[in-house]
Amino acid sequence: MKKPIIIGITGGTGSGKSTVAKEIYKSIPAEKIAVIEQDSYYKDQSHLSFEERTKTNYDHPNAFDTELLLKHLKMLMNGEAIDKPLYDFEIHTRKKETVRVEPRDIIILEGIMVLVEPEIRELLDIKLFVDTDADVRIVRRIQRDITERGRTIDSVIDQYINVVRPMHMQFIEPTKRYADIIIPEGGFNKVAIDIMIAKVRDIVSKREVIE
Ligand SMILES: Nc1ncnc2c1ncn2[C@@H]1O[C@H](COP(=O)(O)OP(=O)(O)O)[C@@H](O)[C@H]1O
Ligand SMILES: O=c1ccn([C@@H]2O[C@H](COP(=O)(O)O)[C@@H](O)[C@H]2O)c(=O)[nH]1
Repeated sequence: MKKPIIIGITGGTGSGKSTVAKEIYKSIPAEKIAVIEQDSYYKDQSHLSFEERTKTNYDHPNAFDTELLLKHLKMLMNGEAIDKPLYDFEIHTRKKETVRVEPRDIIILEGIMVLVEPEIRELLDIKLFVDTDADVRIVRRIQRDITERGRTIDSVIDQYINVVRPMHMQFIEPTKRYADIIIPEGGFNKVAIDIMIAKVRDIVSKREVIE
């Protein structure tokens, strides 16, 4: 098998990263593409109490098990399947189950810090930064964290002001400079997504001709 093409999609919380990843995924036959969420590689915190886990800074590079993520990316590049961890945002730790991901021609790696670590960045063939204004992102985050992640409005606002925003400025925003393409307004930017889909289809069809 040829080395897969790895597409990194980053941007702040609520920018539309997973929506962009989903749109690209849906447009390519499932046996050709896989999505890896960096969120799945948040460190396991089952040794800590729930109270202690709520105090973790989840917007710092150290919150991620980058070693395992790198290992898994390299396995996929070598044509080996991985058992991707699953993360439970409601209880801030890894689930017991994992999910098997087979090697594919196209791997999408999506997450807030995929351009932060040089070792991950170097593995990416195409780097996208989804650039959405902070006011829009916080509104989306409030809606999502309350409906899907078991949070209260006060906890979302407190975490955003004290942790998410400053960490975004320090770690995420500066990685825009590494992006090949900056996509304004996230998941429903049809023109940008169509351009990406055309590019990915082109890569897949050229591989089919060569193989
Ligand atoms: N361009 C957009 N316009 C309106 N809503 C959007 C857009 N892109 C994404 N969304 C919505 O915003 C929320 C957050 O998007 P998501 O892709 O999960 O962000 P991220 O993965 O960056 O945190 C979702 O409910 C999604 O449907
Ligand atoms: O246990 C956790 C783990 C992460 N978070 C927050 O999640 C976002 C990243 O996810 P997006 O889907 O990109 O929004 C990050 O900003 C963390 O603050 C959490 O709250 N709890």
